[in-house]
Amino acid sequence: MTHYVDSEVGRLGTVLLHRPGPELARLTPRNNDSLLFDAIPWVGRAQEEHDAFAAALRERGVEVLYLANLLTETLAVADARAELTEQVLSSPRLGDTLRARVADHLAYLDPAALADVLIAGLAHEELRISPERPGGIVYTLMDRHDFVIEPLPNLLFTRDSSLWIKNRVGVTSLAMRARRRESTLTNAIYRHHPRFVGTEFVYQPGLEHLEGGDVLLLAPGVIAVGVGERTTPAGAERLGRQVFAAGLAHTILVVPVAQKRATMHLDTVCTMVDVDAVLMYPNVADALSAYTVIAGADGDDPRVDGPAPFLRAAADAMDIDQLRVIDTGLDPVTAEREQWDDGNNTLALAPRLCVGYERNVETNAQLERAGIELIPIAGSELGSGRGGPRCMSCPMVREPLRR
Ligand SMILES: NC(=[NH2+])NCCC[C@H](N)C(=O)O
Repeated sequence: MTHYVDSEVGRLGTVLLHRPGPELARLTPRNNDSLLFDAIPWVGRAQEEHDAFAAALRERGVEVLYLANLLTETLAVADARAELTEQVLSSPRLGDTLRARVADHLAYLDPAALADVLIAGLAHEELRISPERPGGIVYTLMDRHDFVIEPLPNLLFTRDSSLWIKNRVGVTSLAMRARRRESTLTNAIYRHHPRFVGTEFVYQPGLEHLEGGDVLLLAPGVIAVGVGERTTPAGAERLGRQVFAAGLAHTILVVPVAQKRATMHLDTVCTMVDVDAVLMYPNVADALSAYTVIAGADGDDPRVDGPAPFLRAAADAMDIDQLRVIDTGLDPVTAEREQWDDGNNTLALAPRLCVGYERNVETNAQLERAGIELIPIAGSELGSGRGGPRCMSCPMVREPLRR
């Protein structure tokens, strides 16, 4: 099985999604901010929206893999099960007594049930504590709203916890506490699931912070990396070194993005819709700059040039005259509203064909005027975590772009 991705727009063959489930039902007005959601989603409707998204992809011949299925299959491998169990038990929050109770609880779960717990977490009242097997001081002092194992409601955004560059997978190192454990799951899947045997890695968790939403494969050999709230300059540098060493790219564009919720990742302000066109948030388009990092010869340090305007630096690195820009929305206020609702965050299925949220009416009209076909999907509930079709997908196979 060959997984291969060298662009944002080559015809999509296989994609990793996560159908949201009980982990979304953990969100309450008490914890939604720390769990990185702006509202409390209606779980059933979010699932319907997500199913429609997956159906739209399948209808166009895309193979859809679900993270929970891969995880369940991975947990059938003894080493993977031991490793993932060990990882949740190692949390210093637990202490020895509670750790022993949780270990007992997990030991009896079959792979599917264990996958559920690793994704949806374990609530205080779900752990059966009896007088013979007490939970100790930690369990006693826990608030009944606390989680024994924290849920992962942002797993929905599969873009961020792993990424593919050509034939290598990168398991990322997520910045926010609420998301760190996500990459333990993707790491186990790629290391132990039979489908991925022999796959080489271009990034590993535990390295400098890097999230997939910040990584844009502008063209074969040219990668843009946003640095801001989620990916650090050190993460961008590390990715650069690793892709250069593996011969996966010759140029990295490091693009500073404002450290704000609305622009947490580069893909919240810019996504590609054609081999030479981006959909971009006009309120930042002209201000966005890039540093060009070019691979050194024979292990020399990479060369850093810039800053230069992002669009110029990108076109130069891609060796094209210019990168065409399609604006999000028309006037600044509509643009701001539609950027917030992930109008920028389209997923390309092929050059000039992409999926976007239907609610971003002006942006979608702009795309159509520019000759880009948009497949609209509903996202009233899915969008409450601030992520669109690109965030909710991790492409594993795209047809290579010929240059
Ligand atoms: N690639 C993206 N833009 N992902 C969006 C992730 C949204 C998620 N709630 C977070 O804050 O992390």
